[in-house]
Amino acid sequence: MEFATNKLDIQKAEVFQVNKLNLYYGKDQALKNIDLSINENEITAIIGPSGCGKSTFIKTLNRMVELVESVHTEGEVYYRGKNILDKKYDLVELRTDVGMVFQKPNPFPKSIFENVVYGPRIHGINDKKLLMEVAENSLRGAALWDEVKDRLNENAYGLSGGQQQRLCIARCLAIQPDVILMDEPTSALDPISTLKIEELAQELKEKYTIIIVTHNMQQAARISDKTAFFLNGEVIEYDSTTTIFSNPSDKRTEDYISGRFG
Ligand SMILES: Nc1ncnc2c1ncn2[C@@H]1O[C@H](COP(=O)(O)OP(=O)(O)OP(=O)(O)O)[C@@H](O)[C@H]1O
Repeated sequence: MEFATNKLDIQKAEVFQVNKLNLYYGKDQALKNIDLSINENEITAIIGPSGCGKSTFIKTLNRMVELVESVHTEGEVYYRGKNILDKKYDLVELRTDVGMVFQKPNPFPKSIFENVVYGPRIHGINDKKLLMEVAENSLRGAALWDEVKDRLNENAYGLSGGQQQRLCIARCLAIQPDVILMDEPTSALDPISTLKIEELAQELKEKYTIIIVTHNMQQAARISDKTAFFLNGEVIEYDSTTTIFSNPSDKRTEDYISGRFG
């Protein structure tokens, strides 16, 4: 019995396991032989120069990458033990479990409240009291509640860029994800809003698993537990963030983090 519990704990710790992943846009290979595992309740940063495959990689983790018709993949991506690249995998379920926040805040042209409850409404929840509860919890989770609680019916476009990004995080939390993918979530934000999102990410990792693409080295160093350095579609080095930034084993990682290229 003890053994079974331990085994469960070990399995629980690994959210994604990527095996020999190759991805092509038509004939062009964008990801090459990626092997990577991502742990629960950690922030994993994906860094690397422009065009090295960072966005492509994280969009593979909820199969959003397949919105591009020419894409085809080889290999396996196990999410909690099941291969999500299996054509029979339920994509609605996957995208509920693995939410995403984009580079540019993209609220809908609706009220703050309707933005947050959009997902639950699509899932058939219409009870006003329940939706209000979801909205409050999600906005609190995204550290936005105090700023918007008196203007929930106002249009989301009236919020600042940083608030809009936290609203998008609240919208993502409202569907109760397990993993949150963040694709350069602060690159369009000012330093103070950036700091708020970074603090928020650190709070959120207590409950969720976060994978963040960033061009900002300090950001990766400040907030992530693990860092993967991508170059030309390959993972050059993947280790604890402390090791990557203080004692990388590959010269190319060192050159990149010290600003010698990229
Ligand atoms: N829709 C697409 N169709 C064809 N090729 C694409 C498409 N999207 C990306 N690519 C190619 O795949 C490679 C990886 O692109 P990707 O956007 O994943 O890189 P990235 O590291 O996220 O770049 P950036 O830091 O500039 O956002 C690039 O060579 C890019 O040109």
